[in-house]
Amino acid sequence: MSEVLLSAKNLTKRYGGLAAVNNVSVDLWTGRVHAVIGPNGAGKSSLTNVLTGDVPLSSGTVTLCGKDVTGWSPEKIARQGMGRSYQKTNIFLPFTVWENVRLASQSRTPQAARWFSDTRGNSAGFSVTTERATRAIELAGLQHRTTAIAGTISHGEQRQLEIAMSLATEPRVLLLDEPLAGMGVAEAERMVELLLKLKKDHAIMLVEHDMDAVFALADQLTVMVDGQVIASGTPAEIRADANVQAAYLGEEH
Ligand SMILES: Nc1ncnc2c1ncn2[C@@H]1O[C@H](COP(=O)(O)OP(=O)(O)OP(=O)(O)O)[C@@H](O)[C@H]1O
Repeated sequence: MSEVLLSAKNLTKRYGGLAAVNNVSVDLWTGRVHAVIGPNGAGKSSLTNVLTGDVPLSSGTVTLCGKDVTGWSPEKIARQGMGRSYQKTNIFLPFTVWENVRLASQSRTPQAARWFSDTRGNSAGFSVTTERATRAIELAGLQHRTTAIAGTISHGEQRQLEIAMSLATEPRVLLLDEPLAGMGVAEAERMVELLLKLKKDHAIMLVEHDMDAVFALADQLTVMVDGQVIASGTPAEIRADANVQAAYLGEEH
């Protein structure tokens, strides 16, 4: 059954006199993709950053999986069920795909379990960590690339790896920042398929410039311009919205 996993109310983020995010509210439901679109500088990354706790809010509240997480650290918010894919910045390029995902999975292992590791890394948490990593790699469709060095795999596979690393922490909410950026047609199609698979068990917020992908994936859209929401609704409602057409989409959708 679909439920609200993240509810953000009246979020504002100010940088000096500029409101990068200006009174924005967003709900994310399990089983749904909520796309956030808007021109460059609209505030999409700032919105993502305040939701993950990477950047402190000026005002507003965020409830995640039933808890008020406003003001929590990014690590605590992650443990409460938040996963985020960065644009490749998290990948250790000299490490294998497996090592990258295993490390991400380990970051979820409580500190106490790490204390009881022996020198080979065996511990109560070891098999759980390994199982989580294995599941994440399979879900992201990278099981045939586990031994490949991350720096040598294709751009599209690196984006899949980012998502696998995020899945290894077993998030319930996924914030995806331009997962299709720089992809060719075939890679983009594979990523859209992957995201459709992931949305069954996750609430997804998708920030993306590729409008074909956005309209293929989104159940709900929020359109931001200059920090503010100018429209929010279903894909059909957004396509028909005159303000959106004028501000962003042009004539093509
Ligand atoms: N750390 C910061 N300090 C000052 N201003 C910032 C900071 N981060 C973002 N901004 C400003 O906030 C506004 C929104 O930026 P943001 O990066 O959130 O937009 P965006 O919609 O993600 O853009 P893009 O699509 O280009 O990534 C911009 O005017 C930007 O210059």
